[in-house]
Order: sequence, then C-alpha cells, then structure tokens
Amino acid sequence: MKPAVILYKKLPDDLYARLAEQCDVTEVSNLSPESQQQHAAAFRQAEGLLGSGGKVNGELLANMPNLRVCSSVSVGYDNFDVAALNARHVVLMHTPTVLTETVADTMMALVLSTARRVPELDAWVKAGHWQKSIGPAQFGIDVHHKTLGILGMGRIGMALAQRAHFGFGMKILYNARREHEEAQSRFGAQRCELKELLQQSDFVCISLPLTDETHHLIGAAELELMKPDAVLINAGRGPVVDEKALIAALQAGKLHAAGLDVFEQEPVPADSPLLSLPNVVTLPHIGSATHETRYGMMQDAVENLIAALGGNVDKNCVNPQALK
Ligand SMILES: NC(=O)c1ccc[n+]([C@@H]2O[C@H](COP(=O)([O-])OP(=O)(O)OC[C@H]3O[C@@H](n4cnc5c(N)ncnc54)[C@H](O)[C@@H]3O)[C@@H](O)[C@H]2O)c1
Ligand SMILES: O=C(O)[C@H](O)CO
Repeated sequence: MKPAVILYKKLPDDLYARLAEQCDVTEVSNLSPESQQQHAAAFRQAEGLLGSGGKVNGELLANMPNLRVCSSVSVGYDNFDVAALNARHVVLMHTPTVLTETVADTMMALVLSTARRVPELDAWVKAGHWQKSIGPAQFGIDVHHKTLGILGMGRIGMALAQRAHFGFGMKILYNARREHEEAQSRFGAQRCELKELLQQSDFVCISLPLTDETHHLIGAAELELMKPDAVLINAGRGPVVDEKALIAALQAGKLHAAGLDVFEQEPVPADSPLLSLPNVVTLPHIGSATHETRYGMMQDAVENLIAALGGNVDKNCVNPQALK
C-alpha cells in the first residue's frame, strides 16, 4: 500500500504525478485549523506532509498520529517545532543548495538597488521628473571595492561573498562562531566580532536562520554602530532585525538605506513606515523565486519525501537523529 501524504502546496503536473505514483495524496489548501478539521481523516492517516509556510507544531502533530516525514519546500525551517518532531520521531526534510545561488543573486540585487537607488529613480523617471541633467540629488554610493559584512556565512553567505569579492572587488568580513577556512582562502574573508563588523562594513548583509539566538540580533544598539552611510540588507528572516528599531534608525537618517526581502510580519502591513521611506527597497520574500529554482525546490521536496518515507535520510534531512 502506498503511504498516505498531505500536500499543502500546488505542484506542477509532472511533480504531482511523480508524488502520486509513490504516495496516496490528499491535497489541502493550507494547514489552518479549518483545513485540519475539514480533512480530519486524511490528516489522521497521513505518514507524510509536503508543502511550505504554515506552522508545524505540537497541535498539528496531535492531529497527525501516523506522521513520519515532513518535507518542506524551503531551506529555512523556523516554522517547524523541531523538538516536537524529534519527540515524535518525525523527520524533517528541506531544500538547501538548490536555491543558494538564486538567493545570493537576490541579495546582490538588493545591494546594487539600494546603493544606486534603482527603484526610487525608476519611479522618479516614470513620474516625469527627469526634465534636465541629473545632479547630486540623484547620486548614489559605490558598491565596488567597498566592505561587505556577512551575518550567516553558510551556503548563501558564501555565494554572496563570491559575487561581491570576484564581481565587485569587495572586502569581505563575516561574523561566525568558528573560522571559515574556505571563506578565508577563496575570498580573503576576515572573521570578526559582530561589533567590529557593524562598525566597518559599508553593506551589512544578513543570511541567517531565525533561531532563539538570532531573534532581534540587530536592534537599536547594533544599528547605532553602523556607519551613517551604510546599508542593511536582510534576506534571512524578518525577526532577525528589530523592525521598529530599523524604522527609527532610517527615519533619523542614521543609515544610507535598507534592502529587505523579509519582514517581521509577512505580507508586510500596508501601513508599515518601511513602505513610505524612499531609501528602503522592499521585496515580497522572493529570495529563491525564479521559475527554475522554485521548480528545483519542489522537485527536491518530492524526492526528499519519497526517500525519507523509504527510510533514506542521507540527504537534506534536518534531524536524522529523530529516526533513532
Ligand atoms: N529570503 C529568502 O527567500 C530566503 C531563501 C533561502 C533562505 N533564506 C534564509 O537564509 C537562511 C540561511 O540559508 P543557508 O542555506 O545559507 O543556510 P546555512 O545553514 O548554510 O547558513 C546559515 C549560517 O548561519 C550561521 N549562523 C547561525 N546562527 C548564527 C549566529 N547566531 N551567529 C552567527 N552565525 C550563525 C550558521 O553557522 C551557518 O553558517 C535560511 O535559514 C533562511 O532563513 C531566505
Ligand atoms: O527558506 C527558504 O527557502 C525561503 O525563505 C522560502 O521560504
């Protein structure tokens, strides 16, 4: 008999067919309590769960007594209660690597668009303000040969460092618990304390996961340490930055700009001051959102689920110890 799975994300036809060949699939629109109630029997039976977004916590697990594998279409897994999964011996699969280069491209796009004010000036031209030669009011700041500080020197941080160092001749700083030998040998990257990184970087780029340790890692005191013409980029998770403190720093003119792909609340509320500050570039959490990469993530998530249901957690497993 095929294992029963709950699918809470639309898949392309070919990937759905691949999943359905191996599993008995019940498609639901999301993991809300209403959805769990409506499909109670399917949730109760399911051995697998595949999708993205939504909280997977003790309450959901209580409604899924047969669950063995969660497969997330994402690398970040802060929406999963991993301790609760471990306690129930449920393994969590995710999709690292396939999205790394695309997210680094997004971060570089934020670096360039904040520094050179691309969206702001695009809107300015389209609004008919380009009536004569531009002047200092339209100038930006250089990116090349500046210092880029990375918080989260993992897969995405490394791919960003590669672009910044080889493409733009930038000096790379990073903050990490341990020396990153590859970062040092490939990019001459220097490890430093958070304080030093904030004081010295022209661009502070966040590609950190959200954990208890990283929650509000960047608050008022940290923003105060940054250079007045520095730029903050966040493509990790919104709550790594204290958004109220960031807004206050931007409103007080303490930073050149911010480039944000992630927010404390998503979608970002329409009345957020971030949306009316001209020096803030906002993106709707599109770090990995290209056709190619999103397909690759869904393909990996399907294969991860099939492999893990078959007992194979060699690749892309967050908590292989849960099987023990
Ligand atoms: N914006 C997006 O669409 C998007 C897309 C993909 C990933 N992300 C986010 O980026 C994160 C990183 O992805 P990755 O594939 O590079 O993961 P990764 O695990 O390879 O890298 C994360 C790095 O952060 C480091 N780290 C963790 N806590 C730290 C701390 N307190 N201080 C210093 N360093 C710390 C880890 O040691 C690791 O090197 C994901 O967890 C996710 O939250 C966002
Ligand atoms: O973590 C990830 O993969 C992205 O943020 C999409 O959720």
